[in-house]
Amino acid sequence: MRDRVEQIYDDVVGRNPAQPEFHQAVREVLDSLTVVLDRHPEYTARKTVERICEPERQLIFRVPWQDDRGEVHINRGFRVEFSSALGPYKGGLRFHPSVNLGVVKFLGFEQIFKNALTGMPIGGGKGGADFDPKGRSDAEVMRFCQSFMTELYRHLGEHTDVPAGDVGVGGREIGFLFGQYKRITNRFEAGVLTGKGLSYGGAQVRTEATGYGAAYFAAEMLRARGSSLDGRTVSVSGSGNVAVYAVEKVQQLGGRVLTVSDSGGYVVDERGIDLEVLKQVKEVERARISEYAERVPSARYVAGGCVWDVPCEVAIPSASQNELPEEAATTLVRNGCRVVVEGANMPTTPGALRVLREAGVGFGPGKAANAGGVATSALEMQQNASRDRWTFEHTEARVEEIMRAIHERCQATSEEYGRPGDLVLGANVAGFLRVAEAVHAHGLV
Ligand SMILES: NC(=O)C1=CN([C@@H]2O[C@H](COP(=O)(O)OP(=O)(O)OC[C@H]3O[C@@H](n4cnc5c(N)ncnc54)[C@H](O)[C@@H]3O)[C@@H](O)[C@H]2O)C=CC1
Ligand SMILES: O=C(O)CCC(=O)C(=O)O
Repeated sequence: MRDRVEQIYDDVVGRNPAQPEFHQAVREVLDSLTVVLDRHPEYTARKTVERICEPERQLIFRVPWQDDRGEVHINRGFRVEFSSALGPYKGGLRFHPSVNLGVVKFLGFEQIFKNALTGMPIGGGKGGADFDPKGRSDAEVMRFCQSFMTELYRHLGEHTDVPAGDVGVGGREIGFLFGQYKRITNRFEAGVLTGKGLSYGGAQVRTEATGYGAAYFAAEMLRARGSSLDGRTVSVSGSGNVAVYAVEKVQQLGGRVLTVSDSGGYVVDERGIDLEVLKQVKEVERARISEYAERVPSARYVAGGCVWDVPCEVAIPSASQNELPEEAATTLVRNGCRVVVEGANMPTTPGALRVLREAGVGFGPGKAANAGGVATSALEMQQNASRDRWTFEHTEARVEEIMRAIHERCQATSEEYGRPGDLVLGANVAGFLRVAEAVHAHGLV
């Protein structure tokens, strides 16, 4: 089946030129699927893999808006509705200047399998815009969100497509997007977006869920190795939504988090990151991470440095794709890192993954390890549908249980397919099998 897989990959590259991130995401999944196609010839006959690699719908649209000085800007918006095999398209929106169709497709493709792993009834999609919210006023961000939604709303619906946040899209942006959707449609359709504020249909723990989930996943991986987070040194990259709450939960579980970062550099604090200062700097003031080091005497800021140079036992990359390259993996291994857990989507390059595998470092792929966010979004949809509200404690217990189940499913699948402990294979195969079954059930659509 290797030849068949190579042929599918070549076709994907040929049909989607100049989309390197999408190719990378597809390559990783296809590499895991050879063993599945060997066992299930029907997937080859029915072109199941080829169908899953082709998005159901790809939307690109103009987003015009005016800044505070009256200057007109034109951005480009995207929504890739990748797969509705398991439920409405579900996945976040990213506002960042690097966003293009290939980036959105890589994220949407990953989302299909991630969402399948949660066991919840959600399909896969992703969207965003090449808009840079950095340095923009609240009023500018609001005008941008309103213009973005003025086009996107016609494609959304609680049973159709349900976006949420991602890089550059948090509670503030979701509020503006929801307000505009409500205004245009004249419907209070709470389930059309997740990550909403608690006052208008948001779920407890959604803000914390991705980071908490990654920490729970790390704890499960360590438990499978007869260890725990208690007393472990941990490096986290990024300082956004995922990073902040990964730090919080790791600390609650007894780990000492040494680092956080942003695109300008990293902070190392051997006494353990001060969460209160971190939240003040990043969530309240939206300032650079260098500010943290200005305020905490035990911290040092390294401008332009690589966060993975800091020795740690557990690494949780939580910033962006391909932020952990091969050289960084080599450094982590040399410094005794035992487990890498992806809080971000595809932060580890293929070369880095090879180095970690060869060194026997435990590796938790993003589509499993960061699924806590989207799983909680599904819990938000569930509460919206039944007009219910759950407590923080109840919701958090559900998230922990879901993360344990995902780890267990990935582990069991890796064993069933002859590569025990290979959670990349386990996640890809378990996610694929669930989607493939539904794809068949629906006939040729
Ligand atoms: N927010 C969510 O619920 C989920 C997010 N993710 C993924 O987690 C990652 C982070 O997302 P969020 O925390 O939501 O975004 P965010 O916008 O809250 O934060 C992103 C952070 O990464 C930093 N960053 C960006 N590029 C960097 C670089 N090259 N080096 C170091 N830091 C850099 C930014 O300064 C910022 O602090 C992304 O890969 C995203 O797709 C995955 C699952 C769910
Ligand atoms: O909560 C969601 O719907 C999406 C989260 C997301 O974008 C992701 O898992 O990468």
